[in-house]
Amino acid sequence: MTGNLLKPEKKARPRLRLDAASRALLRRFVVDWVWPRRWELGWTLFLTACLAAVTGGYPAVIKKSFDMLMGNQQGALPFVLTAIVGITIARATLLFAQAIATNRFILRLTSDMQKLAFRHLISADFARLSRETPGRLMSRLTNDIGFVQGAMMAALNSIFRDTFSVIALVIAMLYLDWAMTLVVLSVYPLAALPVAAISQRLRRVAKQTQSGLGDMTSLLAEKLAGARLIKSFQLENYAADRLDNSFEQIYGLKMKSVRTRARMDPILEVLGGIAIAGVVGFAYLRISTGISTVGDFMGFITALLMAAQPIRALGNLAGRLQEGLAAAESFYGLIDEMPTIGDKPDAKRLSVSKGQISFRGVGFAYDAASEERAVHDVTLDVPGGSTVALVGRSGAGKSTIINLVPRLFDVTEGQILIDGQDVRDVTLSSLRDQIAIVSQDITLFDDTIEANIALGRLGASSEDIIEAAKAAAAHDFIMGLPQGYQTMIGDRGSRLSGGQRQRVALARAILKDAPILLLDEATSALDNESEQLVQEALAKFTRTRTTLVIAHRLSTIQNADMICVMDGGRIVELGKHFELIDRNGPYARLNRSAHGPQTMIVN
Ligand SMILES: Nc1ncnc2c1ncn2[C@@H]1O[C@H](COP(=O)(O)OP(=O)(O)OP(=O)(O)O)[C@@H](O)[C@H]1O
Repeated sequence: MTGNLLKPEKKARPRLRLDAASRALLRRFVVDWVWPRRWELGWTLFLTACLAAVTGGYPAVIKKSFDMLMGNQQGALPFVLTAIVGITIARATLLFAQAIATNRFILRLTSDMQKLAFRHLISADFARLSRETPGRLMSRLTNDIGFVQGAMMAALNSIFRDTFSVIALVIAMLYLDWAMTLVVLSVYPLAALPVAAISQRLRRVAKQTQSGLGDMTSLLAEKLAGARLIKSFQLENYAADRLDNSFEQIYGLKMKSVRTRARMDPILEVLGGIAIAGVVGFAYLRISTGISTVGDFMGFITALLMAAQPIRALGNLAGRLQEGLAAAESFYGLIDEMPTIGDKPDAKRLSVSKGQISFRGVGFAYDAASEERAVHDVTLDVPGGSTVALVGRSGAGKSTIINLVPRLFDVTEGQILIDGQDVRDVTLSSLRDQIAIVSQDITLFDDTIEANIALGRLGASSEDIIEAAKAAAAHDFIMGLPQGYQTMIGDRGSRLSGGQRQRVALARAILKDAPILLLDEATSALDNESEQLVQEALAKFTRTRTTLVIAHRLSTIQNADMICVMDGGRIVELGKHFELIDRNGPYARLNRSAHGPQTMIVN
């Protein structure tokens, strides 16, 4: 898609008509989003038409007023004043109602787009979500949809309000003086070509700006989230410089768009001036020869001046539309991406009896196109109810193995079976229902401790939450906090210590009460005393569950029913602690390199 986006548009003669792809995009947008809200749109258009009709009546009232006043008609003044005030009040009321109706229509529509885009995005593959930074994705849901909003606002105001107003005013002008109207109408079509050229350029700038805004949001989110690093390494200037560059780039792009768009106004202004000069000269001739009255002329000029603003807005519309189309393209790019990890048409629910996990010749590459495998030919049976510890140096492939079980990624080769069922043949929801995972990077939300634990099983009772916290040796520290379970823990749990965060995450996994438990260094941040408490609690909990645990503490590893030693993505040794020590192989070497009595450093 980007290839197409970036391809310089060929230097064809600028046309006001949209190209085929843009027309298809526009049609799709109308069918998906505008058509379902057609009644709201109808109401908005009705108000718009009323507004245009009243606007068109304005010059007629002015003409009538002047004619009556110039003709010294009896009682003219009260009529004139009442008519002017009346039409002004009607216009003001309609302006208000039309603005509310238009905005409600557009804001509802775009917030529905945001809801759909977010639902789609959050259901996308983990690999897809990790491919783009959260900031960039945020930008697509906020900035890009903001452009669609702007374009729709311009389109509704211009296509309908301004077009209706212009039509009504032209009718009024034709009624007042058709010959003079033809003089005016002959001037404006001259604007078509420059307006088309400018709007095409704006589409290109809009794409660059939207991409630049994504980069900027991404950088901003990353740098603000990295506040701890930035403070401790004194990287304030580095971060500010990176953002300065990005702000400058956005400034440059926005100015480019402003400059391009600003070219439209002088063109339309000059044409307006020519039209008015033509009208004044023409009117002089007609009034002096008695064909027209001063009233006709004043009414005509009022209509012309009133038409200037909507005509200008129509001129600018092409550019706004192009910006909106660029954003709509990005929106559809997002929601058209289909997840590759999903349910097969005949997928059944996973039925867990013993909870045995079997890896059969499993290979996995993060980059499907590359030969490089993070995991090679892994064959391993984790009997139901047992605990298997994965150990090995950093980068050995342990986390990858764990992530393959709940299908965060799909295996590239081989298969993973749970009680004999290939994880790819069962429904994703039933698979993930049966698995509780505590990963290396603990995710906590800025909410209460209770709410964070409850994410394990939405709707769990307070008693169950407390039970789970006790099982994760978290209850005591939680009760020591000022508001206990109701304590707000800050962004990503920033008000808790590393060990406390791990225990909250463990409590969440325990609350899920799933038959399969995957622990990726779940207790690495605990002090020895807490670790022992957690181990005791976990020992009870894991007795009836199949547990795959990545650990680097000797105590955790020793408790496992089996130890699986990995190196370079392969299993290099398998056995119990003392067997492996006796074998004097890779495990024994890892163990010898351990520092201190408690910790076996394998990372
Ligand atoms: N998202 C990713 N994209 C590309 N390569 C990755 C990704 N995650 C991990 N890898 C690579 O896969 C290999 C195995 O990584 P993995 O995280 O499974 O190792 P690990 O044994 O869990 O290491 P650690 O103990 O340090 O967490 C490494 O070479 C790593 O660089």
